[in-house]
Amino acid sequence: MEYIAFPANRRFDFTAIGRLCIDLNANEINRPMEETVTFTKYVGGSPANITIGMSRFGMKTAFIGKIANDQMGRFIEGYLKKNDIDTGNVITDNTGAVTGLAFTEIKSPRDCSILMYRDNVADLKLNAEEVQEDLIADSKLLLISGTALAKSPSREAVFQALEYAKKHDVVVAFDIDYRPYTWSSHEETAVYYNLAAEKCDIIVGTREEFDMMERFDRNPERDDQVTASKWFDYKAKIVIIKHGKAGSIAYTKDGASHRAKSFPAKVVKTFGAGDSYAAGFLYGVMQGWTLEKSMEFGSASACIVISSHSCSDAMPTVEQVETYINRSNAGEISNSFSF
Ligand SMILES: Nc1ncnc2c1ncn2[C@@H]1O[C@H](COP(=O)(O)OP(=O)(O)O)[C@@H](O)[C@H]1O
Ligand SMILES: O=C(O)C[C@@H](O)[C@H](O)C(=O)COP(=O)(O)O
Repeated sequence: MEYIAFPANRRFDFTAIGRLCIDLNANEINRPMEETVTFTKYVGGSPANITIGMSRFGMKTAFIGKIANDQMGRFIEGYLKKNDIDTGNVITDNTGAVTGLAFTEIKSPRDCSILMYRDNVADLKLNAEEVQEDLIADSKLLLISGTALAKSPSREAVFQALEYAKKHDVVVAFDIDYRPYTWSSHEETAVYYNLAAEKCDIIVGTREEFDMMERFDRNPERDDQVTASKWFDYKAKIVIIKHGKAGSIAYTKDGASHRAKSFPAKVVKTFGAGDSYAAGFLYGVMQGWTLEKSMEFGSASACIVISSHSCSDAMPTVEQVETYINRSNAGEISNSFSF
């Protein structure tokens, strides 16, 4: 059964709006950040990672965002171009804003955290007038990412993009991508997340992220079905709730639920799982695959990234994901770490 009908004859399969940042991933892993001496620099930012993933899968992709007018900004733009991502709507800031940095701490495969430097970041300076309607009108799928809602003018830019998507029948996916340190208060966070989610066809988040959105609602049991049902009264057709290593569940408007188990993985670090899962899942849905097959593809894609040092650079190709699934089904991959 096809849950989502994508518009035909568009130049871009996938366009994302949101942050373009830098990940600085610890080279000396399995120790606290205080003892880390060197880091490797990668392009980062959840929507950037997902777009890179979609591009590696052969999708025609574009990005809407703002970068700092410095070496870091130029590095990001160059990397997007190298990965065949259209940068026509990547604007260079002229106010002296900086690039957001995410330092990753890998204390153990089970204990990872991110230290973000996000004061005066360029990504949150994107304004509504800078969002190109023509680009959205020429896209099949628009991805929005929750962190871009944290501050004005980026918040308004996302709502403007949602308006254009509605006007031009573009399917909208929402990765909740909740990063608490970017927000001022829980109340503000929940309000804007809910306002955006009402306008989206596909909503993807972890159980904890949906908990944050439900702070005004009544779901004391933290029941996934209750969480998902709310959104079917709005625009949603698919709601995915992720449970880390325990897998994920997709709920659909017809009342059905579809479960995906996770694959075994030799885990280096846990971050990047959600971004590669999202890319794999959305790719599958765009191919017209069943939700189970799309989720399986996303889960295997996540395993490849969490078994690697980076998030963006490690995004796999279709062939790599298929090989991973086949090897796993043949019992050739074991779980190095049990979470
Ligand atoms: N330790 C793990 N081993 C295998 N797969 C995992 C592991 N952690 C996450 N995944 C896969 O990645 C998906 C997304 O991970 P999750 O941790 O829920 O999201 P996020 O990274 O956004 O917090 C899961 O549904 C699962 O398929
Ligand atoms: O999103 C960021 O700004 C940081 C990412 O690039 C980072 O590597 C990461 O945290 C990925 O997170 P996840 O996929 O949500 O686990």
